[in-house]
Amino acid sequence: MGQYIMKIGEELITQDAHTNTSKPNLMESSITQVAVDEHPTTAEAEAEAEEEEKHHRCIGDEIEIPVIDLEGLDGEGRAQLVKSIGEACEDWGFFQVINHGIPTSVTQSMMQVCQEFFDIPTEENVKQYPDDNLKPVRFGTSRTLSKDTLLEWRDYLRCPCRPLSDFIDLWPAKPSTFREVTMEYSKELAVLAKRLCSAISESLGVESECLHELIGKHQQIIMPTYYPPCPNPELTIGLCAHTDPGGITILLQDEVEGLEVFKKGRWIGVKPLPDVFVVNLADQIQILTNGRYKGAEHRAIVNAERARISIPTFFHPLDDAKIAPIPELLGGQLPMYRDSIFRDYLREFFTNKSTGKGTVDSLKLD
Ligand SMILES: O=C(O)CCC(=O)C(=O)O
Ligand SMILES: [Fe+2]
Repeated sequence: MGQYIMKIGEELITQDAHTNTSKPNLMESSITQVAVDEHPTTAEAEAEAEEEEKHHRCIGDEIEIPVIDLEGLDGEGRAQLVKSIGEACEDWGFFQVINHGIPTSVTQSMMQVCQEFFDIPTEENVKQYPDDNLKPVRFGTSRTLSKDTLLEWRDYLRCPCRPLSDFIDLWPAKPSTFREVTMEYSKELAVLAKRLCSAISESLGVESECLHELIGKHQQIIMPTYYPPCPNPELTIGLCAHTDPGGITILLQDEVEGLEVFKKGRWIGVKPLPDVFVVNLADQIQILTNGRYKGAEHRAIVNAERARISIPTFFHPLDDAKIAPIPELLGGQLPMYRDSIFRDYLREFFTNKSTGKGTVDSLKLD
């Protein structure tokens, strides 16, 4: 480890993200294996400078990610909550939810079983679940040096879960409770995703079922992720700045800080709170809403002292779904994005290992 480091001058500033100090952008392209690429071309250097300029802008006031209490969602408080969710989607594309209805026992068991999974020696997990794109369940790691591309400082397990019967037998059999616990967790998350999709749809003024039909009820992928402590955290990144390519992501994190969202020119730390889920909108919602709701740019940083576990669950449209702005939402305006088939979008996203908002921007119409 340690061979993948920032270029000189691009080290992370590891000050508290709630101060007014901005951090440099850590797009994948701005991180390099020093021995290979110390001298970018002029065009590259200019593009990087522009990107950095953009990411150095600061605002004066402290800003906090919205925390939304879902307690009254199915009762009288619904209209007000739908409004707050709509504002968070429009303003941030990122919010946290409390009183979400998922029992603490379910989230704690999920965290625990993921911890046990990552306690298994990495070599064993690599052997059991090779990082082969053709395999739906696979383990990725920066702790083997088999790849010559940029390595992020994390391990992850990709676990698709719909339809469950297609995948459950491929999930890890070790720890012995993994399948049972993950199955329970995935069912609870599906319910939460449906409730959120309904509220978000209503906030847009479309049919309550609209976003659930388009993105919520199809593919669901859980990705337990482990960020080991890093001796030089300012020289690496857990997960580069990106937007998620799918529809909506619901993330459970442990009590260690690391997730950051990019907002108004700076990176804001998402402070871990007990019994909370982090919700973020992804690229397909941005397209469907013709840019009204944005896929939020985020990243994960690492630290020297403590390992961190996060468990994002991604909700994706069907692979062959054609995604385009919802006509009712155009309100007389022209579509900002051209249609794309979700499978093609994903291929593009992973081929470019898209940085920031690259892929969604490539669909923009003039
Ligand atoms: O680990 C985190 O907090 C962020 C994970 C994430 O953004 C992702 O896997 O897409
Ligand atoms: Fe993400």
